[in-house]
Formats: sequence, C-alpha cells, structure tokens
Amino acid sequence: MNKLLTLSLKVIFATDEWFAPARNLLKRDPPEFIASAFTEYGKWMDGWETRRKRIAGHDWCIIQLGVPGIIHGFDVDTSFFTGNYAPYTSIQAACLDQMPSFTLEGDRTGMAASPSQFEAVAQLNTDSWEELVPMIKLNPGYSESCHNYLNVTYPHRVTHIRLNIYPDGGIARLKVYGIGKTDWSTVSSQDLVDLVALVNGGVCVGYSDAHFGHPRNMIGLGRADNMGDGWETARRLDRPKVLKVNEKGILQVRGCEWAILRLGHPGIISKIEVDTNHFKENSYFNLRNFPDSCKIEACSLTPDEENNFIHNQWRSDKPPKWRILLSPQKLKAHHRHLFSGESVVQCGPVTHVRLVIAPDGGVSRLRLWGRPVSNYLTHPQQISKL
Ligand SMILES: NC(=O)NC(NC(N)=O)C(=O)[O-]
Repeated sequence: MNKLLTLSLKVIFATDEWFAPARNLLKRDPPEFIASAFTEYGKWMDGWETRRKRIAGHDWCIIQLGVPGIIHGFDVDTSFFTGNYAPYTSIQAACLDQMPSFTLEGDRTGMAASPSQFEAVAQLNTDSWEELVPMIKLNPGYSESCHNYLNVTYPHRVTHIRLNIYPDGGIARLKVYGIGKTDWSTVSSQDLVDLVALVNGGVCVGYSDAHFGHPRNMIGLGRADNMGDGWETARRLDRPKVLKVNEKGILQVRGCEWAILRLGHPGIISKIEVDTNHFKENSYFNLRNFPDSCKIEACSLTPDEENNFIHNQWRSDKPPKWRILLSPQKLKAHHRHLFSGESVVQCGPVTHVRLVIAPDGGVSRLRLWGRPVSNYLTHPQQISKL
C-alpha cells in the first residue's frame, strides 16, 4: 500500500505545540531519542507533544494530505513517548474543496494556538468531518508496543485529517496509508497523463527486492529529494566475476530485479521517463549505483487475476502475458531518460507494467504518460471514475 503521508503533507493547525511541534509527526526519518537533549520548554522530543492539560477539552491538529486519496489505515507511532504519551486518540477526515488559507509556519515549540487561529480554523466546514477511527486507547512508545496500526474502511476521497489526542500528550509519527484518487471524469481521453503516478492512483503491487528503498517511491510527487526517495535494491550476489557487454554496450547478465505497478487508470502509454536522479557513478573506480539497463513490459489484468498473482507473489506457473513496452535500454547515472515515438512499443490499453532493471541498483522516478481508456478492465478503486 502506498503511504500518502510521506508526500509533502502539511500541518495546518495544532491546539498546542509546547514541548514539540506537530510537524514532527510527518518526518520521514524514524523517531529518535536523545537523553541529553532539552529545549527551554522541557525535554526535547521527536514528535508532537502538548502540555499537561488542566482545563476542559483535548488537543488536536489538522493535517493536509500531500496526495488526496482513499485511506486504508494509519500507524500512530508513540516511539519514546512513555510517561508522556497520548493515552487515547480518534481520527476524523474530510474532503475540503476549499483549501484553508492559513498554515502554521516555523518552529512552534513553546506555542499554543492563538484565539485568531482558533477562529480561522473554525471556518473549515466542520460538518464534513467524518470519524474514521473512534476514540481508542493507544499503547506507550516502548519498542515492542509503539506502533498502533489501525485499519480503516472509508471509500471516500480525503484531503485532510484531524488527529485528536485525549486529553493531551505526545505522538512521534503519524503514517497515513492509502491509494491516491483522481477525478477521472475531468480528464479527457485525449489528455496525456502520468497513468502510474501515485497522485493518479498508481500502486506498486509486487517487487523482487526493496532492500534500500521501496519501488512505490518511484511514483511519488516531483523529482526525488535524495537516494532514499527512490527504489534501490541490494547488490545481487550472482554478479558475474567477468563482465561482458553486447553491441549496444549493455551488460550481459542473467540476474535482474523487477517491480510491478498497477496504473491508476487503464490506458495507452506513449511516453516514458526513467529517472536515475541521485544514483551516481565514480568512473575512476568504476563504481555505479544506477542499473546498467532497464526494460519495461506491460499487460492487462482483471482484479481477480491481479489478486491471484499477488497471492502467489507473482511466481505462478502461468505468469501474466507481459508484452514489451520499452526494449532494453542502457542507462546513465543521475539522469532523466525520456523515451517516446518509436522507442515506445504500441501495446494498446494496459493496466499493469513491470520495470526490469539489470543487474541491480536504483531508479528514483518512473513516469508513464498515456491516454486513459474508459470502459476497459477496471479495478475496485477505479469503478467510480469511469
Ligand atoms: N520528562 C518529560 O518528558 N516531561 C514532560 N515532557 C517534556 N517533553 O518535557 C511531560 O511529562 O510531559
């Protein structure tokens, strides 16, 4: 499942950020504890932590999702909050057409929301907040109990969530799991769209190796921030001791790594981008962190077929009928490779692609531009769009 949270989410309001600001909830790095770190307000904590409440009410914050979509679950991570963790939480969600015009900026340690900020946040249409998670008890942030995983069944598009803690306390990270959702009725069948983008509902449904970075990162927003924001495999142990290349300069190896992605909408792909941004080389030592070559295959699968393949980890006797979309291409370090025209084989409408890299290494982004095709194979998440 894709993480919506990791994509430039914003905290737009928090009732109190005295000990530690709510924006820490969104950090990509795992939480830390530094025993000797203190701020002028108390113990430095890597999360959101409010004051001990001595008045009625509870603390809450509003978070804007970077990618609007359908939420499948949360991880409320209380790591390192032990005597000061939030004992209860509930989570609400809304699809706000009008984005709020205010955001809390800067370091807000030692701050509480001002009356004017409370007034501004009250303008958000509170009728549209639906309860996704009723008030539940949280576990404290000891390593064996810190992840509070919560499943959600809510089939509507969400743009904002409201995280409530009762009555106060701290949470280290909040992860929101789900699938991006676009309103396909607004997209013309003549428009070229990135059919695999997370924001358009693309999902990684299988892979051979995700040692350093998950392949779902490849369909994230914008260009990758760093190597950690891409797909990176471990070095294959069957790397040949003596290297041979073919006439196109492509390394001749048997081993490869692969990632399978379901498009957000079935479509005809005509333009491809494979970005090896941040995966570099040192030609003096002949060290390379990007794959030597890549190819892309495509196929059409029904939801049942996809489920069976996922169940068998794509290792069935009868594999999908993959067709070549992009023949093997030599790749360069830290480079945006664009393929269009005759380089992209016309496969007709497809629902899934498989990126194969040889022998191993990293790719930061994969973009597949094409025209959406309606009335074709649909997946449950896509039915309402067609
Ligand atoms: N040692 C603490 O963590 N004290 C307090 N919290 C911070 N961050 O200082 C608290 O109990 O709420």
